Amino acid sequence: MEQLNRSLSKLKPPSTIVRSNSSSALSTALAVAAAAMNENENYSATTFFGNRSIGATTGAGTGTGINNEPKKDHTLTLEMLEPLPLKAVAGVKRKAEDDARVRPSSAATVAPSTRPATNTRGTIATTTGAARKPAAGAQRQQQPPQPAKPAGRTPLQTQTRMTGRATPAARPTTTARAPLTSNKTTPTTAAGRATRVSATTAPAGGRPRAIPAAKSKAGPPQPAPTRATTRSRSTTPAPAPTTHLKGAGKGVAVSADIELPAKKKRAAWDTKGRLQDMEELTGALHEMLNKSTGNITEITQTLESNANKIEELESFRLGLESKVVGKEIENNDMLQKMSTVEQEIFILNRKHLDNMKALQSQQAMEVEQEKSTEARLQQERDMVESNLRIANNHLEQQVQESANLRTTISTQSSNCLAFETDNRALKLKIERTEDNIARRETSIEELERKLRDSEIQVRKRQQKVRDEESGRRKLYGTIMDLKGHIRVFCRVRPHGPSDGTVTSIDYPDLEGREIVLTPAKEPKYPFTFDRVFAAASTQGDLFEEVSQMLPSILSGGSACVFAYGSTQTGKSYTLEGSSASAEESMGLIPRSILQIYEATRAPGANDWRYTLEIRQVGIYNETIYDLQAPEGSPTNKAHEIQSAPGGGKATVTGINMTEVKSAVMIGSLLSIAQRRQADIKQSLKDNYRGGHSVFTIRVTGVDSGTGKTTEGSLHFVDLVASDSHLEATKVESSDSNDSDKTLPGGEIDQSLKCLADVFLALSTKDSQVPYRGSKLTHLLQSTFVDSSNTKMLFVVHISSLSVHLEQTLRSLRFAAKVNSCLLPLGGSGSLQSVASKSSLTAAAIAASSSTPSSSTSSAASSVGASLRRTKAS
Ligand SMILES: Nc1ncnc2c1ncn2[C@@H]1O[C@H](COP(=O)(O)OP(=O)(O)OP(=O)(O)O)[C@@H](O)[C@H]1O
Repeated sequence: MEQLNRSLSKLKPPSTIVRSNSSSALSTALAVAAAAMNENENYSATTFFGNRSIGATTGAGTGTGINNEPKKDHTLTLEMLEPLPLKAVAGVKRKAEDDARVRPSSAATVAPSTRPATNTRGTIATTTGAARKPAAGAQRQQQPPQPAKPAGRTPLQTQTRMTGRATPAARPTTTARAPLTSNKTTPTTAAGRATRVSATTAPAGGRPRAIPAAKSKAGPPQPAPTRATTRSRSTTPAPAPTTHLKGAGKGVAVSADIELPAKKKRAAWDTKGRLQDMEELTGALHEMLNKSTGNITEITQTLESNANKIEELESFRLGLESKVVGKEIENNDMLQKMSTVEQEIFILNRKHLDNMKALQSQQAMEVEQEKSTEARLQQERDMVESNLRIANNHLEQQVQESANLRTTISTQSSNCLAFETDNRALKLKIERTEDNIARRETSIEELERKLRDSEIQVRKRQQKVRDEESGRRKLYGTIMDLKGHIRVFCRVRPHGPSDGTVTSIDYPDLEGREIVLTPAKEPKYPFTFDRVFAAASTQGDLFEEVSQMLPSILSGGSACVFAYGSTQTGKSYTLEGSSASAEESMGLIPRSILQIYEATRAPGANDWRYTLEIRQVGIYNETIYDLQAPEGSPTNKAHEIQSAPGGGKATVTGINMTEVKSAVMIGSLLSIAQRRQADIKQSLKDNYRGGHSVFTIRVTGVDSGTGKTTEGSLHFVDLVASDSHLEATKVESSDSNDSDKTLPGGEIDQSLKCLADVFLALSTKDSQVPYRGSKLTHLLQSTFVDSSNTKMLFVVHISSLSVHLEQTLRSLRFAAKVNSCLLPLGGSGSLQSVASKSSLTAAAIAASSSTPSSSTSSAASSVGASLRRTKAS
């Protein structure tokens, strides 16, 4: 069914043929065609069974349809392919008739007046029988069919369905075929076809003439608009003479208008009457026959002329059909082209979509770029606006300045006049001044000449000063040698009033070598040293003495500075300085390093290249610690001293020298040592008894020209007098009031005693110098061994507080003993005799070191002083 609908909807050529063996399909086709007639199309549908037309439906639309568009004509031919049962045929026929009845577009609803005058076929087709008749005939159609008996007449038993067409008659159409209308058993031809009767316009009284089926099968197109072709299948023989044949309108009118007189029925015995009636009837029949013969003749002529026309029309129709075929071929070509074009359109659409996608993505990218460009432009615009604002501000400022300048200019213009007046006066002055200058230039030249003479004299005097300085240095060296290789200084720590009672200290001599302690209610304690630094002395004052030793370090000599004293007397302050960054508080160590560092990098160093290295070790409980070890290193690492054979320079295992590459390293090196000392103190806890530290600076020089090398070293030794020693001294002093018996206790005091023994052994030229008596003397052995090339400075630090008096006296006495020692000069035996004259023995030193009496102390001092005097002489 759907396929059928598609066929109908697709196939819109004027002629459509549907072949099927299904009666319902054909019925549906008729229904579809009927529905289409309501629209803009006209359909004429004919159903064939074999060669038989079994039903026809005609849609005869008006000239215009929906939207006043002209209706298109279609002809639908339905053919039953298989033999159709008679019942089915009847069903198809009834369906077609029903459709025709129900369809409002049937000819009955279309007034003939609305049709073009040329179109009479539709009218004929839809009003078969009735339409051919005048109005009376139409009325008769609405009445039930009249039985033939009462009227004595039988209407022509032909039912014809004509094809109604809205097109001009010249348009080719299929021939309408008369359906099988008779349900009576009628004789048929041998081929089963009824005789086709073509009723056409005929003069009144004409009778229908049977024409050959072959001629009427293909109904020719009706060129004349008023012509109507009726093909009917005659199912009955010729009608009885009483039959009325009437055409409709201008159509066929076959009629025999002969009325038989009504006679009263005669009695059976009235034979004569009855015979008379028979004769009258015969005469009437003859008359009718004659008239009918004339009519037949006319009809025959008319049929013949119509047959000729039909033949012409047939040929015309064949021509049109060939055109139709040609048009169909063209149509198929066009359809093929259309499908090709549709494919191309599809491909183009796809390409168009691809292009659109590409364009959209490109457009999106361009939009993104536009956005970024816009953002950048916005930024630039903001920047430009800010610049503009700044420029405006500047402009306003400049406008303001300009106004100010104008004011200034006007002010200065008035001033200018005054200046010009002054200027003239000044010019006069200048002229006078120039005269003066000329005179003065003359005198300047004279002065310059005198100056040059003076400079020559100054240079001569400077040379003389340098010569004298050189001589002074030589003398100083000689004095240093004469002074001995060990000098003893005393430094007094300053105290404020809040620190406590201070012992009165006097410095009686002008040379600054004597110090006298005067405690309350006690005798005076005078001491003499190489130099005494009062409480008001500065770090710079002390460094003056040290700095004189440094040149010998660069040339390969050695020096050792001992800072001795009880706790809190300022040893660290002297050696390292205070934590304050003030330059004047810098200690001897940083000052020495700085000076050596600068000296080794001075341009005058010529070909000598120096390396400056340091090492700092601590000696606690006769154990050596690396005070420059990195932070976090174990504090219990064992280090041993290894001396080169013959008392060479000692090295400490596991401790390397650190090269000083810049002056700024010095501060950090010292702070590292301080932290390290605190760590060691914490790790030793109760076993901590104080300790000594030795800071060594090694200066290695290489003469790149000669390859000669030197190695000098400078040691700074922080010697601590232990508090236990002080406490022991106190106790023993209180018990026995004889502090001479008090000896230094513990390892610290042992090392101090050992140091004193070394000094004594050296001064007495004892062959057995107890270097290995302590780690300290062992470490400094090379310094003592090469005493001829070594300078020593022993600085005793004391506190002026009364509470520290005893310890102060003890320290002063120990320093006095050291001061009394004379280290032997290399190659010089001059002091040997002096030393022996001193009659100092180790026992004497030990005894004197613990003797607090002022007489002993002053004796020791006087011995030292006499020795120095001896040296000086
Ligand atoms: N000449 C001085 N001028 C100013 N302040 C000083 C002087 N000498 C010492 N001091 C101050 O005295 C305090 C103790 O000095 P320092 O620590 O040097 O003593 P110490 O002998 O090294 O002590 P310890 O043996 O316990 O280490 C420090 O605060 C230091 O600044």
